[in-house]
Amino acid sequence: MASLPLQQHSHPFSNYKGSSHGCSPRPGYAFLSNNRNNVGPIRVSTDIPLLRLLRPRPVEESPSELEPADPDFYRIGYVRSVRAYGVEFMEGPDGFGVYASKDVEPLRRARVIMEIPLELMLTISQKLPWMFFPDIIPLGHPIFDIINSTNPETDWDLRLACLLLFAFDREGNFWQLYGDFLPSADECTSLLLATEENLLELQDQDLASTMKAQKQRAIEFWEKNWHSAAPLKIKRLARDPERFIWALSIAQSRCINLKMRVGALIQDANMLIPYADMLNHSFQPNCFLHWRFKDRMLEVMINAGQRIKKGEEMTLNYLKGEKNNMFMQLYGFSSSVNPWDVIQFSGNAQVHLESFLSVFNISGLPEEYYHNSRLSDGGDSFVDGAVIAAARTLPTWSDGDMPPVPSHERKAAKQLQEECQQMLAEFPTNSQQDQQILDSMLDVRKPLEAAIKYRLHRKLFLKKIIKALDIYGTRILF
Ligand SMILES: C[S@@+](CC[C@H](N)C(=O)[O-])C[C@H]1O[C@@H](n2cnc3c(N)ncnc32)[C@H](O)[C@@H]1O
Repeated sequence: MASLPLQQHSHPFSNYKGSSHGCSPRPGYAFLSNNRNNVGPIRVSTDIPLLRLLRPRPVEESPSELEPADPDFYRIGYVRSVRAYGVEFMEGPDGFGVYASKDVEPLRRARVIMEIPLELMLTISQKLPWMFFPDIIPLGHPIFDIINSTNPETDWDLRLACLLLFAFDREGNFWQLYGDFLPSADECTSLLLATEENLLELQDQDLASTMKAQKQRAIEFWEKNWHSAAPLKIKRLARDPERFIWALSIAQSRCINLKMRVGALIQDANMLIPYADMLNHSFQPNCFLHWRFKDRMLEVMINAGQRIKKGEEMTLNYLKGEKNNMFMQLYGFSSSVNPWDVIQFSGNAQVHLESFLSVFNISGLPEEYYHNSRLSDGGDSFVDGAVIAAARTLPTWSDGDMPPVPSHERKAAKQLQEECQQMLAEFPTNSQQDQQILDSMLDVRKPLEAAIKYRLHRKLFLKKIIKALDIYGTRILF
């Protein structure tokens, strides 16, 4: 394992569950063939002859400064392969996704559906000593200088993009082949690939400015390091800024953060993990990730007690507690039922928290609010993530000694509704128009589609709050 004196810090999605578990994987299969332009599931072969780990080139430094290579590491690198059990990789409404190829009965324990060995991942640790896997970069390659010039606190994505581009350039490297499965610049939803006009369609000045600044940062980084005097070894990795921006989009939208134990070290790491990065996001995921320390494998596991029908999608929760604008920044998608979305109210009106929660049968502490469907006779399909978000974002009051007065509550609800209406009126388009635009667009650029969906989701959230306040006003009577 190579290590460099470099620090790094970052944040994106973390699904790490550190608990130990028992699992007995059945003989499975690995897969790889096809590319994303082919229709239907990715076909599966019984082993992966693609992986070839390359040893670092001999370097000039005195041998005492170098860590000896771990021979076992290289050996397992040749023989280990990805395994996937009972899943298919298919094109769906959100690009490629992972789907159950058979019914999954609920079990008391979490169970493994994929195993991915460390040596297939691109990994950068966040702290000293800086580690990366696989150690494909010959020490002394100028890409090291570029990575070393970045800010370890903030530049995890730039560094991972550099590693990715390097891996693509390395003959026989696994990522050269896996690259066929990654979305191309046309297929990628990342707002880094949006034009300035696309960003205006967000109808959110702040997010548009953030993305403009992010794109500028990427261009400046490319210009600084891919200048005319740069060595050919560097130049050929990203001949134009578009190539670098695409690699950055891939790094941002597919990076997984894990706490990884390697030997005695516990490292927070930013990783590109093939196949696991095909799982789409859900706020009610049926899977999670687990790092298996003993043989350095990432496991994708189904939640304990989870029932999944054949053909249903397997999902992860990418980000907990984040608003739609953060999902847009990193992944280029949003949701109208994000339970963590927020509306900034500016008036003085407040509704009674406990009454609001009980009207919608929401239980738990604010961090873990959930709809208690057992309390709703016949189920209440109205309550979704947006109503949970409303419970968090509406201005509320709470006083153990004072019961709510229904007429005051209805008045407050009305004022809050008016504020929502006012916010809706300030948008240049309404939700019906947004929907019509989406319905009429053929072959639209992905970031443009994502931008219009984002503004639509904001409006649908506001409308849901208005509806929830209507219901609150009626039910508070009882
Ligand atoms: C980690 S990748 C997942 C695999 C990806 N769908 C693909 O085609 O390769 C993350 C990307 O998938 C898409 N995605 C994931 N979850 C989504 C969701 N719930 N809604 C819309 N798009 C989603 C977004 O384009 C996002 O940037």
